[in-house]
Amino acid sequence: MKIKAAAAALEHVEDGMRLGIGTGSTAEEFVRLLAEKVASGFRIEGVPTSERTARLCLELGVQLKSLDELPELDLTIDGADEVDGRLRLIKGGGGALLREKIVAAASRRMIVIADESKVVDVLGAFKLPIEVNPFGQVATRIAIEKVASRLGLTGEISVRNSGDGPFKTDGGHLILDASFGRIPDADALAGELNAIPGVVEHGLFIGIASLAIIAGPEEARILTAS
Ligand SMILES: O=C[C@H](O)[C@H](O)[C@H](O)COP(=O)(O)O
Repeated sequence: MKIKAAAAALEHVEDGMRLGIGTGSTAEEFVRLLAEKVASGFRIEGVPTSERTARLCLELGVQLKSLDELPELDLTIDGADEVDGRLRLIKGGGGALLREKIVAAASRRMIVIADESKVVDVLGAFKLPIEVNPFGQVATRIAIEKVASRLGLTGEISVRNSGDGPFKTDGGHLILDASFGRIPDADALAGELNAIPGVVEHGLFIGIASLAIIAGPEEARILTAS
């Protein structure tokens, strides 16, 4: 299903485009298909959303530029952990949310690629990743808990671990995973999280995606914001 969504997204990529390239297992299927096309003469200028994606692109011969070299992009293709009917997303399961959001925001369009399991009525079953500065992380977590409680959200907020210690993002930050279960007012939560000083970024992508390609066992369908 991931390959199917990736293949459908590739049809939106035109020769010569400046392309943001997402992170995660679905985005990696896209990179593989893109690399085959590039090998046969298709030209794109790619900006990766993580070191992990950059490594795969370089391994497969997809040439990259930095976002500073190409600060305005035509299109970003990326996966998601959850997608709702208004094309609001939870992202950051792989810890790449900060660069993903910066790259998507610098793009004229963002296309999400995902399988049916990612589509939800209400965001929040997937733990919301919140990227925080290591400095004062306990104070930041307490501030997040207060915001959550004001919005009627409960559930554990824990530091993500990578096996041999806290997980570090490409930017050297920590991830707090918030198990809210349901986030009835994702817009309000996003606004409140943005206002907490130690929060670097959060995994709620609101008003960023233009289209989602959702692959099921039979075919891929298109989701637009409703
Ligand atoms: O940080 C990671 C990204 O936001 C991914 O795009 C997201 O976690 C989806 O990944 P996957 O396609 O592996 O489910």
